[in-house]
Amino acid sequence: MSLLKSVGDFRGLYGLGENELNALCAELREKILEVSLRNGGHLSSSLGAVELTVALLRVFNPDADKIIFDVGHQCYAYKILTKRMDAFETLRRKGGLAGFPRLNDSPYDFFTTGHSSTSISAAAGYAKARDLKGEDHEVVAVIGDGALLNGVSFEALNALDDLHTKVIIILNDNKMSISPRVGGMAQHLARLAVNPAYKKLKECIKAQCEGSEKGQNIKHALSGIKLKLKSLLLPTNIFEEMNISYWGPFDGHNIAEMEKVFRLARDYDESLLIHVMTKKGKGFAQTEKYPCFFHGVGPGTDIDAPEKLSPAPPSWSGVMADALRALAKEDPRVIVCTAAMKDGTKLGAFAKENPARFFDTGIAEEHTLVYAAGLAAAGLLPVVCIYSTFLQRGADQIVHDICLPKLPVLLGIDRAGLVGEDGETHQGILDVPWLRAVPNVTLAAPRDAVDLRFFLREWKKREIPMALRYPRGGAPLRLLSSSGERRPAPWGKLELLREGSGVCLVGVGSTVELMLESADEIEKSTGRRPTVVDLRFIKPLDCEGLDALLSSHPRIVTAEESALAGGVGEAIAAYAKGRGFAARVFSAGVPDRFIPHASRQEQWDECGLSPENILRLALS
Ligand SMILES: Cc1ncc(C[n+]2csc(CCOP(=O)(O)OP(=O)(O)O)c2C)c(N)n1
Ligand SMILES: CC(=O)[C@@H](O)[C@H](O)COP(=O)(O)O
Ligand SMILES: [Mg+2]
Repeated sequence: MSLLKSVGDFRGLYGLGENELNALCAELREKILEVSLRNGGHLSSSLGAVELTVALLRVFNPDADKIIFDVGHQCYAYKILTKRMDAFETLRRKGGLAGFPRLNDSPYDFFTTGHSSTSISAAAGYAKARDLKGEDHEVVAVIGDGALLNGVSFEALNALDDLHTKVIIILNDNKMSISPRVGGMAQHLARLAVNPAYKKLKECIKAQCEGSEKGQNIKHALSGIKLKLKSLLLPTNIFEEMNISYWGPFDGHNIAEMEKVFRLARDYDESLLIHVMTKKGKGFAQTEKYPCFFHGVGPGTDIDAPEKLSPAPPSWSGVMADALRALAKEDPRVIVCTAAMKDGTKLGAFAKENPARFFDTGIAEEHTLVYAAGLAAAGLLPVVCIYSTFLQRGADQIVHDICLPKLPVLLGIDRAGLVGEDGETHQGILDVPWLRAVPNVTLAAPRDAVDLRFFLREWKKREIPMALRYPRGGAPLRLLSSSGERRPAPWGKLELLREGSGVCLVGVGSTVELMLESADEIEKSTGRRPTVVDLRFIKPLDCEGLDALLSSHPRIVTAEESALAGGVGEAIAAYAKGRGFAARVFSAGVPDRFIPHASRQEQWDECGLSPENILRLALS
């Protein structure tokens, strides 16, 4: 039997010696690698956090203590060791174990995560609740260096002093976000990691660990050490300045060292931050060499074929990135920004070609959008490529800083729609409903690369606030109209793709292809040819075009890769009613619930984005 099997869960860790622990970590890594390559998953971060997780689970007891992982993309060893070893085989599959922590999944998941930088606030909430309820347990936030450098984290750090509670923050520093981390705070962390005075402090804490006995006044001992270290010119430390004790840096792959420090932290009576250094992708040559590629992989990934070695298919992100490269060549005012998603948005080549006109701002969605607004106010033409789900963080900036003053910022809303295995936290299905309510924004969705390029060029000419939404996955290069030609239809207009009668199928963006396919099915089964339309503009709607459709078709069927509530179907139905048309509108799209992890195709089927359902809506 494997050591992992015989250990079972975290309770089995207590009796293990150093060699056994090392062997166990190797087995955990093999399991994480095998399942992540097969099912897809967040590999590099989970590989880097194996020893950290084992040390945490040997010191803290998740039956009482609360451990909160930030983002939650590094928690695979934790899932395995908290009674989910068999379920781990089903990771990210429909009906299987979620990729991120979920409050409803397990009593050992203490927070639902996926978006970054929530762990310190959540831990502060848990800690205050503990104090108010008179309970006695530890609260630990495990946060990466990328996630720490976000404003939400700093709001939480700022609050800790006033809360007079105790949170243990473990900073898991691998010097990486998805791509290399950025910014001045990142430099500060790097300086702390190498500063001799902090090395000295670390040695003192380790010595204290050796001699410490429960009940000893550790705070007093450490303040003595720090006083002595002042003479060594302890550099400014932002955490210490905020009254959060800083301990570190420690080796995040040395279980014995971490255990001692964590035990000392248990006995400490104030909030503190323990800085541990880890290697992203630790354990395998390929994952260590290509930590960005193996950050998150799709199902069936070959470990020997990282991105650099295998040609990527043309994705929507890639098509957008190429179009931006062309646009930037035409006009020096074009600037491109991304909030820590350079790889996902395929902006690497743009960044190389235009280093002075490209900004990776780190996980800082709010800042990025206001920064773009500033660039626009100063006369430039910024494009922000951002995932729909992360755009939610910047709703106010879009309303207040971009749309109210009508600044010419283009939002490239990537992953707009169902995203597959990342599940509920990452679905990009709310941008249409809330953007529809924002005045001054033009919201469009290209069905193919031709329209995407057309929308970009027109935005540059018109200099307006605009959002373009495109989904995860491959982009059709040319999706033809009935004439067989592919010249973009006029700005602001919907496009008639097939002329028919009775039923009009309205698609937008990724659902146009579905509507063309559905039209074939309808024609096959009824002999009647439906009309097919590409809506193109979600806001403002093409009223003239809609009037023509609504007056000539008794039944309209819409399909959108977006929430039905507040979506395109509702907009057309409301428009038809308001204008007194008798046409009835039937809609397919994402129902009013969070859609869990599954393949994107399974999620499309679950939401009725299938020819069978369109046929049903057309004929019912
Ligand atoms: C608000 C938000 N923006 C972006 C992301 C995408 N994202 C997930 S993990 C990650 C990098 C986090 O870096 P770090 O915290 O250092 O963890 P590491 O991946 O290095 O283990 C990013 C940008 C996210 N999950 N949430
Ligand atoms: C954890 C996280 O938020 C990202 O890593 C996300 O999983 C990226 O998804 P894509 O694979 O769509 O880039
Ligand atoms: Mg990191």
